[in-house]
Amino acid sequence: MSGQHAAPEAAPLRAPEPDGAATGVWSTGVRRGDDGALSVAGVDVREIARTHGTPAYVVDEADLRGRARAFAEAFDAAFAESAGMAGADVYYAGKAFLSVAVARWVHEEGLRLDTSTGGELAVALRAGVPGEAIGLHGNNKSDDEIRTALAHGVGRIVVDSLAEVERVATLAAEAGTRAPVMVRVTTGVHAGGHDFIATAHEDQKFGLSLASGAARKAVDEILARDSLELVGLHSHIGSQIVDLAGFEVAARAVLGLRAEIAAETGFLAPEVDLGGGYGIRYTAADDVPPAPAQIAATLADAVRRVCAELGTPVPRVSVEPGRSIAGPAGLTLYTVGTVKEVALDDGGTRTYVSVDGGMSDNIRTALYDAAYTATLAGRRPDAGAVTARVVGKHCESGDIVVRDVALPADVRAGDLLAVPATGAYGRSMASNYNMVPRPPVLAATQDGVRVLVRRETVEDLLALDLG
Ligand SMILES: Cc1ncc(COP(=O)(O)O)c(C=O)c1O
Ligand SMILES: N[C@@H](CCCC[NH3+])C(=O)O
Repeated sequence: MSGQHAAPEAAPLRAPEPDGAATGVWSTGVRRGDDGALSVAGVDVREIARTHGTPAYVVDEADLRGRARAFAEAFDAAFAESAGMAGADVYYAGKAFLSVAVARWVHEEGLRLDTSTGGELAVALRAGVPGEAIGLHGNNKSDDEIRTALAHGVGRIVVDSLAEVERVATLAAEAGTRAPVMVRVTTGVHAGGHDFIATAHEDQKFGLSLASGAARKAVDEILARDSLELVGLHSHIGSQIVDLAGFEVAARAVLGLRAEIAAETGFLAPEVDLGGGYGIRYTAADDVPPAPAQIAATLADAVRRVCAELGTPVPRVSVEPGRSIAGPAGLTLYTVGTVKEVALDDGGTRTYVSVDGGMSDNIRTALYDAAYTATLAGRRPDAGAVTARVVGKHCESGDIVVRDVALPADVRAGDLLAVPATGAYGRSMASNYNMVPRPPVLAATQDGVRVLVRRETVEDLLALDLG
């Protein structure tokens, strides 16, 4: 169409990768049939929409399990004692997306669970994940959250402030127990896809600064408390990171602190957690991220090298991937409501395609200017492509799901659209803005579709309102 804005994201539209490449934008179980309709794990998305309605998050269970397993296997191999290492644990970061079923899946695949609130902890426990396989994070844990964690014997509480060292020590003493704690160290490494999701530079709320001495002070205070057991040091540098160099820099910083503590106090922290943050592909324009085996090998190599330089034994290592396990496994299915052509100042036009969800089910575009792509999911197109903007139904002009994407010019009301790579930080960051009930989370498997989290209803929302 002449005058159409040729936006940079026009290229990302691509058919699902039929080879099911694990690094693809779509989950490995997505295919496009001869009639143009997508299926997930063999289930036609038109059938999913008919049965469960839209918008809906669809999780490809085999894909998510496969990614979890790949992390477990890669870290087991790279950190094996036979490789001169001291073992590794992979904690799935539940903030990416957590439900009882997902907690069970990842645990069955050999992962532990990283939680950051009492709510996430409750889901992990409901799933039957043993307390010792759960970690509790959070920069402002409540006394209740700490008490619950202690009561269930969580494997580690990651302390985030000096005040919290005191608080956990007191609550553990009251409970007559010894709390296993890690210190979250702010290494000064700045990494991540967006300033809001970088977490280890100095001027932000997380962790205890290495540079200022706060991290060291926390360690000394923990070592002085009978009710606390220091199980390790923790570093998380940010999210949506594809260049592994930042992890190596952070590992060096944390391992240096560990060696310094050992030299000065005689205490060698048994474990170092290098956090999560591995990036994924949201559009075909994104770099292909490193696979779990490459991540594990790079981290193992860095830990081995730095420890050799420092003359300290290697620690047990843990990591906390969230997005890289849940993100690519999920897609969001929407139905188009209206299509509108809007004149632009430069004489061109833009096609606004409104869907039945929006920023309440995917806040990432509005919050981080995140790039997504979308495709016509229920039929074959009958026209060439136009550059479209997929928007939601909320009262906000920033309510954009996909900023620029090539969609067929005949896109119309009733069409199904699928947005890939929404498995992480979609449902988990969803809201009820404009009193919109949150979509369900559906698991697609070869045996069909199972509802993991049911659709909210207006009645659910009204039930909260006591009038
Ligand atoms: C402490 C911690 N661990 C793990 C994660 C998971 O990060 P991601 O989903 O990017 O792997 C986060 C979020 O960035 C985090 O804050
Ligand atoms: N929620 C963010 C990432 C933050 C990760 C948690 N520290 C995202 O959607 O990208």
